[in-house]
Amino acid sequence: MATIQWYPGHMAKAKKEVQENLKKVDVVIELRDARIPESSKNPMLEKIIANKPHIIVLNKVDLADSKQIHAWKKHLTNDQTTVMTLNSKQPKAMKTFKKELAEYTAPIRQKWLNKGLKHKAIRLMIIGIPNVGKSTFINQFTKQKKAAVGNKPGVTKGQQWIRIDKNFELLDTPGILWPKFEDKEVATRLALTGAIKETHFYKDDAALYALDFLGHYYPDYIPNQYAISPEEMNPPYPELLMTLTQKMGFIDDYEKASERMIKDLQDGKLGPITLDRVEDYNDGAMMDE
Ligand SMILES: Nc1nc2c(ncn2[C@@H]2O[C@H](COP(=O)(O)OP(=O)(O)OP(=O)(O)O)[C@@H](O)[C@H]2O)c(=O)[nH]1
Repeated sequence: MATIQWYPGHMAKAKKEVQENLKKVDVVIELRDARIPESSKNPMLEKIIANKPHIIVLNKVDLADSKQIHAWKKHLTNDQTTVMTLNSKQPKAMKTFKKELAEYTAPIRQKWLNKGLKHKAIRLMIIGIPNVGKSTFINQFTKQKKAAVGNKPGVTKGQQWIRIDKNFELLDTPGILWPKFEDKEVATRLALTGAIKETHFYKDDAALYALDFLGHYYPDYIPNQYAISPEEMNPPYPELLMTLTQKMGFIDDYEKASERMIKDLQDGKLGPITLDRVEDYNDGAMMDE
């Protein structure tokens, strides 16, 4: 669980570090949580990336709703941005990702060759909000390729380029940026996916939000997991939370029940979930299949 506290000074420093590193890379790989493709973005990253080739990786795809993932992929793709999906924990998925990356970067390499430049590795960096899976990604991506290229001039002290193969080098330190947590709904979705620590306030608030959300989009998840009848999966949700609290054996400790439910949701035990609904960001229409 991420414990980063974002203060204005800290945010300015993080932004500056990312901007410095961006100057040294050819392609930016931004990790987002596939369950919250909008809420897990940094509000100003697109601006600071400027015209760099940008790959959005919807990570933790194993925990998200596949129909929504498909639609989000289309929604986020544009001339400068390509979208890929990944389960960073799965070696096979990483292999496929590497193939897609090689295809995506082939035109960049070709452009260099056409200009008469000699072959060099494409430099990559990972960026993302806390807990989105940056370390897991880097570990899996660089598996058995731990040989660092060594400190090179211009790289922040302590950072190294890791040579993946003759075509790619990756900055070993990811860029960490903040999400748009001042928006209450975004903050709740971040808490429900484990991107920010749920405070005391968030626990029951987030649990009630989750019940309302699940009742609307995935009405069988709660009845299946906690053995209540489908008819009980209805508002008022504070009452439902009390029923669940008793079912879980917590008597009247609804905070404990909230915590359990949030953990089960975060771990994917309830089923695959997408909290950011593409139709809400897309003039109300679900995109074509
Ligand atoms: N199910 C699933 N879990 C993942 C995936 N990628 C990462 N995780 C889990 O997500 C949690 C956070 O992963 P990290 O790699 O530590 O995330 P990070 O972005 O480096 O986190 P910070 O250091 O807080 O910035 C861990 O429990 C990982 O096991 C994925 O694709 N699927």
